[in-house]
Amino acid sequence: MIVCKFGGTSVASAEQIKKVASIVESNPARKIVVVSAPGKRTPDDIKVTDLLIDLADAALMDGAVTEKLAAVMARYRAIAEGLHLGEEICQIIQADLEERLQADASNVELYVDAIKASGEDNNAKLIAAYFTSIGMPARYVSPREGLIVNELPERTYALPEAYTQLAALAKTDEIIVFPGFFGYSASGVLRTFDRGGSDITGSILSAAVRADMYENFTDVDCVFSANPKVVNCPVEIKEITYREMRELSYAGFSVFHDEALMPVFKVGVPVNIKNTNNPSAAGTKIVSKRATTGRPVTGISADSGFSILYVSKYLMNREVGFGRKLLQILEDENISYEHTPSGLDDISVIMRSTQLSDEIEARILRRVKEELYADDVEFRHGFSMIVIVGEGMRHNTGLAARAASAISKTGANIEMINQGSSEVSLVFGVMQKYENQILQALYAEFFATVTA
Ligand SMILES: Nc1ncnc2c1ncn2[C@@H]1O[C@H](COP(=O)(O)OP(=O)(O)O)[C@@H](O)[C@H]1O
Ligand SMILES: N[C@@H](CC(=O)OP(=O)(O)O)C(=O)O
Repeated sequence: MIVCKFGGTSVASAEQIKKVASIVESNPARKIVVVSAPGKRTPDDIKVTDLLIDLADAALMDGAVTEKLAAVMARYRAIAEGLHLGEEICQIIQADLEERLQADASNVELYVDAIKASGEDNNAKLIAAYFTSIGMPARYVSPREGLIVNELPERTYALPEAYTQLAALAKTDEIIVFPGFFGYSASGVLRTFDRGGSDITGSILSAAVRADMYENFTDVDCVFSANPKVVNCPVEIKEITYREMRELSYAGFSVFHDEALMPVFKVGVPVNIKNTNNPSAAGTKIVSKRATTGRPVTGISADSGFSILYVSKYLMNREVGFGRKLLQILEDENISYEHTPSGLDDISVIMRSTQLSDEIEARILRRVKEELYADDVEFRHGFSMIVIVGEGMRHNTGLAARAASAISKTGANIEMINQGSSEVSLVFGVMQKYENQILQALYAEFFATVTA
């Protein structure tokens, strides 16, 4: 059995959904189809998920939702008309949205989640109706039927019992169309995953039914060794390990969500990233072990939006528990961190800037000074992380020096270097404004002179 997930661009219009149907029909093993909400039809289009977030915000602010609701409905109506589905499905979707808008809004996060999730939920109903209408018997299955997630306040993840319950979907004659991006807690509360989280749903289902393959359909032929929007014609990656992909998708390889790797990795289901617009291309396989390519570096990614908390204190290295107390202060603010490079008398904690605000920063700075008696403490903002990844890096000396030299030629200062203990990645912290230049320079250093 194959579980296939179609991303927002693959289900953005009637034309795209027709391609999805012919891909599913062409292989009878494709029995479970996970769908996103309609995404962008052109680069400057707006994803339905973003329209829905706007709609929820309007409902919470002043209740003036008419225009925003019409914008969402226009997207579904255009799709339904293009697929000759008639008015009934539009009425179902409109009624569903109105019901969600009327729901209790005392918990804002859950209220917004329910409206956001309607994007995938209604699209799954529509696509199941379309498949059936063209002679491909299909059934919409709600995440209520087993995708059990944790309760608030932690971020959303699937509970172990979800895998047991969803395993039952393996026995199906019809094609199952399952909405991505959300699940229900044991108490019946709808919760969404992070943005891009339909990849996670596909991975959970693939692991639950022990699929032979998890196919993730998107709008590029494969995963490239660098973001194709920044590097001109980057090398195509034919095979990549779970570990390499995890490191790359953490920082910038937006083609596959980093949280989507663990469920399939645990049970060894291979992933194939493929293109809805060119399904005969082989795509990229994510596997446990891959053949060597003769090249130490598999990919280079970059992501912006990082802040650094810099703390210095003389003799910090002799003070038992300093690191723990510092991280406890961050935990009290519900902040996760990415890296903690340190010296004898100083430590830097690198985190995503979206978790910070002026008040949070002020509280942290005050506590670090008053409770840890730090000599110096400050926040620095506007950093990017550049990540060089490759299973072959372990056996390759001088790689860090080559990377550092390539970066220095751009004029950028390296603010932080971190080599993961697994030695498959090397991370450089740099000022955000140099990000693209550095990515291009590193690509030239490690790929431009070598053929695939
Ligand atoms: N290294 C990379 N290889 C391929 N695509 C990448 C890479 N880095 C970023 N991308 C971007 O990821 C996009 C696909 O991911 P996404 O927008 O989530 O698609 P979908 O709508 O299918 O979920 C591509 O259009 C491409 O611009
Ligand atoms: N629609 C959601 C979930 C998702 O996975 O979408 P996409 O497949 O378009 O990345 C989002 O925009 O975040």
